[in-house]
Amino acid sequence: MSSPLWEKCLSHLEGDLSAQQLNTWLRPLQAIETADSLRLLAPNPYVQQWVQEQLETQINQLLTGLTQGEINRVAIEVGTRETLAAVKSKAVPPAPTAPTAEADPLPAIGSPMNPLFTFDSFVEGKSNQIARAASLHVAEAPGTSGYNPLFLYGGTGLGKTHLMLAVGNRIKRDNPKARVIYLSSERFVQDMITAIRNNVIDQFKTHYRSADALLIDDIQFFAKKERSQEEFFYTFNSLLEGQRQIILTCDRFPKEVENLDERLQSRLGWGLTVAVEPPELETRVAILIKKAHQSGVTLPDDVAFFVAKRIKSNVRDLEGALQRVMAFARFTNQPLTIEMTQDALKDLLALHQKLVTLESIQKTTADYFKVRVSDLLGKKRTRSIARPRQIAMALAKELTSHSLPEIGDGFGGRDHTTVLHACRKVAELRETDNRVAEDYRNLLRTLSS
Ligand SMILES: Nc1ncnc2c1ncn2[C@@H]1O[C@H](COP(=O)(O)OP(=O)(O)OP(=O)(O)O)[C@@H](O)[C@H]1O
Repeated sequence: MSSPLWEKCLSHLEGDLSAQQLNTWLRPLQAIETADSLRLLAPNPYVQQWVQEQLETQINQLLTGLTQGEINRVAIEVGTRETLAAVKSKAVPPAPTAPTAEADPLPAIGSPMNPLFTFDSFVEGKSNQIARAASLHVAEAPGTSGYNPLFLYGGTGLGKTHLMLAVGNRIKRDNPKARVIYLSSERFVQDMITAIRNNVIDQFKTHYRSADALLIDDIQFFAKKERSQEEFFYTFNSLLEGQRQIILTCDRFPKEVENLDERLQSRLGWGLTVAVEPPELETRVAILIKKAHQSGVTLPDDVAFFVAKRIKSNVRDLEGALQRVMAFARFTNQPLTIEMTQDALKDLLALHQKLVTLESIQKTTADYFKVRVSDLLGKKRTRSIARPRQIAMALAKELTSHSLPEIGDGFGGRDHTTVLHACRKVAELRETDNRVAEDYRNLLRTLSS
């Protein structure tokens, strides 16, 4: 029993979706069509949620158009024709249209994975090279690559989720039957609480422990959730023992997550822990050009450089700025030039420039290293003062548009060669000394947020 109306909708949707999306999300749906309704039955809440979030509005519009308004809403439910028939034959009321948190004793099963987060859409640069290579390696041999768990950490908006989902999407592409579960640690905690409340903790355990790959975002939210950590710890062990892949993201290094169980911390160290750093200028430019291209826009190099030089905080902010520039150009019907970009980003640029001044860098660095600003500007050469001073100068070079002589002036009238030396020294130490790399990253994050 097929639905001609749904077949027509599908042929319209086909043009907008990749073959993989069609196979993953739409082909498993069963359609039930009557004179005045269309119901789509999803095999599980995961597919239901994805279709509702990504396509419901579009399907409703298609239906309205195809039926001249006779049908204008689709119902997306969980179930199969067989289960519906069974329900009917027993003359019990039909299943509710969607399992609500109250009615459904089983916790939800992960969040939909954004299908656009792939390796192809990820721009590689020095800041993310190792993280990308490790992720690719894991995607090609999940569970057996030796990088298990893979722990990606770094500041907000730098592409950790993108990389993690690139792995998840690749695993699903190569093996559509693989059970890849993706969710945030907050969601894990909530699901666990729901499971305990509804007395289905065993199903909860079985569910997570049967994953081929478990991807958990933002594990810093596990802090202080002792019971959840314990449950996660057992899930974690059971998956590792079964050679299933685990990928975790976090906004900081595992040892810096306060109140994270020590056993868990030490297990995290069994795999590979890699940082995703803020992208350098060239990568920011490449990201802008690629994202614009994905939207069908050719971004001139000078405009890309103009934006990338000014928005340094993170990729999410960079994307936000690009969206604004493209929308401004479209609505005002202007070509993409630097003048137009300046106009489109006026308030945003003012905000970014205001945030990072030599003074704010000096104050933040002094606070971080527990020294005085006057020490950073003064003549003392002891290591405990000289190193923070060098780091502050390197940050000033990276985060402001001041020249080397201007930075030297701002640091107690130093020569520009001293600033240059500081920048080189810090760049070298960031490669060889984890502590310095970590300090620099933390400061960059604080100053850019
Ligand atoms: N190297 C990159 N190439 C292309 N897009 C990128 C890159 N890095 C980040 N992005 C994009 O930036 C946005 C933010 O990335 P993402 O959500 O992965 O950040 P995150 O590090 O997980 O941040 P948070 O910790 O706040 O969740 C996404 O749209 C992502 O596609």
